[in-house]
Amino acid sequence: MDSDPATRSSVIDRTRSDQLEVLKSLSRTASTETEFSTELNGGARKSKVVGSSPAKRGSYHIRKSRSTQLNMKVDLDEVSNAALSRASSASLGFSLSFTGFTPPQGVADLNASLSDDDISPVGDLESNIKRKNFIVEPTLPIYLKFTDVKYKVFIKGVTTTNEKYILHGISGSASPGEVVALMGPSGCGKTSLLSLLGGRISNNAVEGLVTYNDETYNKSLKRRIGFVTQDDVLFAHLTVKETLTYAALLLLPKTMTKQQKEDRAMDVIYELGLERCQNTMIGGSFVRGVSGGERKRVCIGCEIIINPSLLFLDEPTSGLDSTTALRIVQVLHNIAEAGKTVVTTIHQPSSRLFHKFDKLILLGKGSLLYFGKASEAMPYFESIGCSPLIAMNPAEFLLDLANGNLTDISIPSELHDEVQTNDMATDAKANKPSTNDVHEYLVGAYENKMESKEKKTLVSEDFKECVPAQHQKKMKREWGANWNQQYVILFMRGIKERRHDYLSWMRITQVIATALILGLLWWHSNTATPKALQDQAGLLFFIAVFWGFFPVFTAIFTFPQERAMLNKERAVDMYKLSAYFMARTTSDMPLDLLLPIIFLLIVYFMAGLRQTATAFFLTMLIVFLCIVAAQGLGLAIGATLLDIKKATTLASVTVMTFMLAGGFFVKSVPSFISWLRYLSFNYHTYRLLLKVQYDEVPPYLNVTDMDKGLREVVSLIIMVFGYRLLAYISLRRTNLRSAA
Ligand SMILES: Nc1ncnc2c1ncn2[C@@H]1O[C@H](COP(=O)(O)OP(=O)(O)OP(=O)(O)O)[C@@H](O)[C@H]1O
Repeated sequence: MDSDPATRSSVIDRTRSDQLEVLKSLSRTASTETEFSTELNGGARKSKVVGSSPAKRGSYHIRKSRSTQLNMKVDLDEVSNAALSRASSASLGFSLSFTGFTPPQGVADLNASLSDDDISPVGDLESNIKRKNFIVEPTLPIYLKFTDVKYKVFIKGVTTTNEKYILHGISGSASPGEVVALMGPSGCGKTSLLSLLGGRISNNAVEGLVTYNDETYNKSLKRRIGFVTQDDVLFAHLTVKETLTYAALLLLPKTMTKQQKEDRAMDVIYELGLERCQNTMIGGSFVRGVSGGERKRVCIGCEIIINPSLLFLDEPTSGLDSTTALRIVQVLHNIAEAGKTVVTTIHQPSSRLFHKFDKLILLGKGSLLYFGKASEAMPYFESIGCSPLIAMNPAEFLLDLANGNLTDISIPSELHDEVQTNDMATDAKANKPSTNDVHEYLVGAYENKMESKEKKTLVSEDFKECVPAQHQKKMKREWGANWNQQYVILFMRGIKERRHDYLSWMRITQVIATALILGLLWWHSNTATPKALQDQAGLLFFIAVFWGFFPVFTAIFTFPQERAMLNKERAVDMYKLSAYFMARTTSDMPLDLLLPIIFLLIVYFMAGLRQTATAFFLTMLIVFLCIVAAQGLGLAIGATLLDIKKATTLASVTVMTFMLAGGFFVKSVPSFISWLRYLSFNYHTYRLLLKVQYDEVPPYLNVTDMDKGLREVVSLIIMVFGYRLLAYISLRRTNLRSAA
């Protein structure tokens, strides 16, 4: 295939145009640097065309990676700093103008800033540091091979469960240096196949073999595989820079210093052209943030920050304009050129985009319609009698075919004959094959013409040979930071992400308004008469209910809302679940404890509660304890159900039960249900608040067995830890289930 002159000339044409782009981007730099860079790119590209056998292809990629690394070393040793920033980055195809990530005006500005005449030594030094090509750092080259992959889902009915195959025996491969596009109509199984290849689905519903350098998926690969999901999973309130810095701090190896990790985050920002929005919030449904294209680039940045050997992307260009899409694909191209393997699903690429892909997997209804070089797809379909009758974007043509739509496409003679036979039999006049006929014809044609050949090639390819010896031993699973560091990083991230929620004027106003209303209603209450004291006890009960109710309904959202993020980050072993859990539960505390202070400062003095410092601070401590216990319950409900609707329903029933069992509304509770009050944090808090206000709680308040309050304190402390333990166990169970 590789020796085909047409292909060779098309690739060489592409090589030339790429060289031209490099030349353009280097137009302002010294001519010696231009020669150096063009030779590098051109040399590499030409050898790519010549390599024909898989082994040769493999050794080419290694050679290419090695030569890249070697050249980097030579650069470092021999080239001056100023030249390095331009020559090495541009020669390896990573200059911003090459990746095309800055708008035309920006490119011009950037090039101008890089011109020898204009740049100051400081600026040059800065750009030299920030624009380091971390992607060319050596990584394990990964050869991905998949043979006869099938995937079925179980569709549950009321009484029965049916199996449905989503993928019907897909075979193919992807090598380092290649960008493989996965195309097909919506619902044809692209995401399923990508998830399966990325090790995200591994259960008994999967059949066939997926290997990485001839070995099946193992946990050591987690850190070598980047997976950009279709939905952008990011924290809305973090800025671009914060998002990438936290990812770098958690993911990069312990051998790197904090400064080096932060520098890497900046390298990614510059690599993806995000410098202009680095301090902008990501944003989400309720907060305006970066644009869709920028958000997608941040997602890609979070994955490439670890310099993965194998990168999967699910529709990285969906919803973007063609120029932004082209920029993203150009980055993927650059990543592949550094010796990585890139597999991406793509919906409807423009023809410019289509020509950027090395290989193409075309799916239709879960079956393989084509696997091979993207440049050979059109000749292949022509050879089976399907070609466009008008000038058409190849991607559009292929998607029409995969959809079974033959408008403006020539009908192959076999299908034509079949239609006529059917028409005669049924006396119909449709004169057009049905989508099913087209699908079956294409699947059959691929099986007859290509599949056996491709399968033979896959079997004969021995990728191990092509992997450098030092990479062949299995990598140990390793964490980027130790437990304490993970805890501190996640704690800080939690505070940053939620500072807006907690310090939002809505919440503060809500608490202040409630406190003022309570203060006015109980204005200078006293304990002179039993009736007045009962009134005041009512306020204490309300405080116990309010600060039990409020935290539960804040905490139940914690884990359901972060579920997608947790799954994504745990899939790459970003941190230990225990570190996340501890950080997540404690990072809420400082902010959660600020509001009750404001509340009590208002209510306590307006209502004229016991005017001693001890009583005030003890009241505050009791409210804190109640809040932390109530949060635990919210976390446990959220972590167990992981569904906001279900969690809210269960929480409202539970909180209402606890409130009723709190001892204020019902005085004589039947004995068979009276145990319920011991589970209620409202009950314990109310009793403690009474104890603080009135050393001897009067009998008409119906509070019996009240000693020094130790029992209530111990009960609340048990709840603080018990509910959290329950939440952790639930989360671990769910996490293990989703990892299985
Ligand atoms: N767990 C599941 N249960 C039932 N059906 C499923 C399940 N997962 C996937 N499917 C079905 O399998 C088919 C393929 O889904 P998949 O998400 O892989 O398609 P896709 O090609 O990525 O689609 P799109 O381009 O629209 O994202 C769809 O019809 C989908 O409804």
